[in-house]
Amino acid sequence: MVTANGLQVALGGRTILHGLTFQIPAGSFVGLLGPNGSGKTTLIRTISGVLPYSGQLLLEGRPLQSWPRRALARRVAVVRQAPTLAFDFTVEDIVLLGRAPHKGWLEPFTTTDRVRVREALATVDLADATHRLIHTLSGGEQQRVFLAQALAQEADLLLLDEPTAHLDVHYQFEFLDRVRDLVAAGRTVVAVFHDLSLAARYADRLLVLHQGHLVADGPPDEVLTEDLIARVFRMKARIHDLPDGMRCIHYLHPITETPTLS
Ligand SMILES: Nc1ncnc2c1ncn2[C@@H]1O[C@H](COP(=O)(O)OP(=O)(O)OP(=O)(O)O)[C@@H](O)[C@H]1O
Repeated sequence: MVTANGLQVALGGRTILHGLTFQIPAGSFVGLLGPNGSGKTTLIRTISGVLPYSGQLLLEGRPLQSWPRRALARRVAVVRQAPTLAFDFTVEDIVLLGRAPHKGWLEPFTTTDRVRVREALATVDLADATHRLIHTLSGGEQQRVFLAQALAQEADLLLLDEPTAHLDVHYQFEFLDRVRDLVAAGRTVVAVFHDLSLAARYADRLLVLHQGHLVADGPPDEVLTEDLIARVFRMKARIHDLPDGMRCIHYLHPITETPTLS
């Protein structure tokens, strides 16, 4: 679905992403990992089509720059970190915005749009909040409203930037179970994680960025090693394989010396 070949992004005169080469197959759930400032959000924004880049970046085999804006908005939905809102929108208004790429200029929303909105809100367990003002919801509830907006958009590719950042542990798992259901139904998901265990549990593949370079790409069991956690995340950790087949990362302490990356 997405192919990058030597993808390079510069911001403010500085190269942020250095020649990334990877593929995101349709129907996969890819976890994007890396320390603070490693380039995860920049990569999400680049794939969403809002940042200029050099090198090759293809969506469904076609260069991203050649996609018309509206067509791209029907294919790609983004859930950003804690979006800020300037106006008093209701929850329904926010989710309806996800339907905009499917409408013509000034075309009114229809019953079908409102049904999609209701379904999306039910999926994130917020059907009761439909008519509330968005700023009266908690941070975690707002996060779920923005996932509902992406669901209502019915895009094939969902880009989630730290989707579980504001969620309590119950909703982290429930949210990611729902995302996994979407993948099972054929959507493609790229999600930024800071919780390595959650990433390993939910993603089929992990991409790891470090200082704008792609330093690992593969299945969680191969990528998440004690060595990688030490070199990239500067944490001494032990990985335990549990009897039920799950893996548990036990963090011991931060590593203070400068990491050496091969
Ligand atoms: N508009 C910009 N101009 C200049 N530098 C930028 C700009 N946006 C981001 N950067 C820099 O690019 C680097 C990567 O930022 P990015 O937000 O992609 O990292 P991240 O991996 O998502 O970090 P975090 O985990 O902290 O959210 C950082 O050093 C950041 O300061």
